[in-house]
Amino acid sequence: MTMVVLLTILLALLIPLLKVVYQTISYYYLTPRRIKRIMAKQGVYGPKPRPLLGNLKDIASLLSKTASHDMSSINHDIVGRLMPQYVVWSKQFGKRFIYWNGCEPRLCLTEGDLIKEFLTKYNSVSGRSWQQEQGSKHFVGGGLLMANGQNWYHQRQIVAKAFTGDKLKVNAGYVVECTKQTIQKLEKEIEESSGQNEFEIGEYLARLTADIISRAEFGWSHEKGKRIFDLLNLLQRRAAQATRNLYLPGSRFFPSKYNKGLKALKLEVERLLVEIIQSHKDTAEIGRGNSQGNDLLSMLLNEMQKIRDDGFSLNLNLLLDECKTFFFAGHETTAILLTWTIMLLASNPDWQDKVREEVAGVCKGDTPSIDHLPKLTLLGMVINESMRLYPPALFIPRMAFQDMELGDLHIPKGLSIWIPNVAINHNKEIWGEDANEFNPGRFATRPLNENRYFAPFSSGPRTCVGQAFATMEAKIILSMLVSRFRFTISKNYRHAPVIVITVKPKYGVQVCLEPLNS
Ligand code: HEM
Repeated sequence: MTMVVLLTILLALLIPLLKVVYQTISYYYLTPRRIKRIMAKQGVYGPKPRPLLGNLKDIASLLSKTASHDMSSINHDIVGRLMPQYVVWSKQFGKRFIYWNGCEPRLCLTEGDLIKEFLTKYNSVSGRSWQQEQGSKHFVGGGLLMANGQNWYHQRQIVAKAFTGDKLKVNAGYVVECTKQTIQKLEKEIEESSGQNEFEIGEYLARLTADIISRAEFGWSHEKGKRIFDLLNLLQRRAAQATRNLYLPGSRFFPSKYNKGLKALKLEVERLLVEIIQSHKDTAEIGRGNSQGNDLLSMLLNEMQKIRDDGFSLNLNLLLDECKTFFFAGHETTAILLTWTIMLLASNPDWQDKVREEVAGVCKGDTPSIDHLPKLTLLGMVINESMRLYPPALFIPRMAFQDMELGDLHIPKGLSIWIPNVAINHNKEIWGEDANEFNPGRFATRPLNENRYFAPFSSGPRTCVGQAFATMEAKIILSMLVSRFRFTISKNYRHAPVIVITVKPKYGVQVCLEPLNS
């Protein structure tokens, strides 16, 4: 009898253990081998992966050669610098190739028709991979950016309400207000520094977009959210570094100093967020909030109280993840877009003048409003050209959760599809011989040629939820800035784009500002 009990206990312990062992072997060995075989049968090959590391070392070694020095001039031919592996492998294996991020196989896909089909038709059966989820677990957790399946569907429905047309109108007011403050700050600094008019403009734009998202979506003043903003930036960098170790089985469980530090930082951010959320609730209760329950945070708080019959519930952890997600996604990308656009306008004075003239003609000296924006077509073209040359989202990554047919390709479950925006946007076959030059005029003709895939905000149901917000914000900020200052690129500017999640100027963008008479 005792023997039977002992055996039962042993089995009960052994079965979950065996399951974990099988899953680990399957993840690190069996699935990659199966996918490699299936893709090879279809003529899709790639560089030879090393055990566990895949091609990570090859990528690091190529990057260390191309991205460690400055570019000799302001030259937009950046694909070889930022994605040397793409240049080497696409030459060697053709436009479709497969490479290995640790044990995760990734198919590099650049064909516009297949990308559109994949993002539209297969949205519900693709999503974030395990590696991506683990990499951002401590950063944005299960927020919308990283959610999958039914959770993604529910979360998207909830937050989409914060980005409708009427909300955009209210938010445009915050954008104008915050931009005025930044302009005043810049003017004051020029005045007080007796002629010193050089600024690293990226820093000001990052503060500005953080201020806007804080006020518009969370009802905080930037000062209140400033500590969170700084901690989140640090958390983002640490989480990106931690992702590099994920190829080691179980590395995320090691009680290393590094992992402990990451968790402590996450807890600190969340403690501050809880404080701010509580004060938002208190203000709402006594009816003193200026958002009047219309911002994203109010919507999320309302949702938490609802009992839903579809089984989905928004708990405090998810609320915190959603706050981190929107704080990050809602300012970083826009700040980067604005920074590169100012660099491009400062080094192309003819386009800067054209945009300034257009803004003067459309706004007639008034601050820009939402009704002016569709008329700012040249500015729209400049913004598109900036996102083409320096796409804030470098890649669109998605994993196939089931087998699927994509054009002539059979995509097996477990294969990640990587859409390299930056390589597509600089491809001469698509954009012509001047693909690496700044020429906003190329966006004047509509519709874009059929095979030109250009989707800086992605496409399909999982397209950027903040696209209209970001476009409105960028147009207002740029039109206000060009109306108040003339920009020239400083001799101290060093052109050195690097990848730190997005494409960033390594040393910032130094420009000289000449105030214009209003
Ligand atoms: C120039 C500015 C922006 C660019 C270029 C941009 C680009 C993108 C892209 C390409 C995606 C899809 C990512 C993927 O599928 O892997 C995305 C998703 C997302 N973006 Fe943006 N974005 C910008 C601004 C914003 C703003 C201002 C917000 C919020 C206020 C925002 C919130 C989000 C969120 C939450 C997602 C995830 C959507 C989902 O998975 O359903 N983004 N963005």
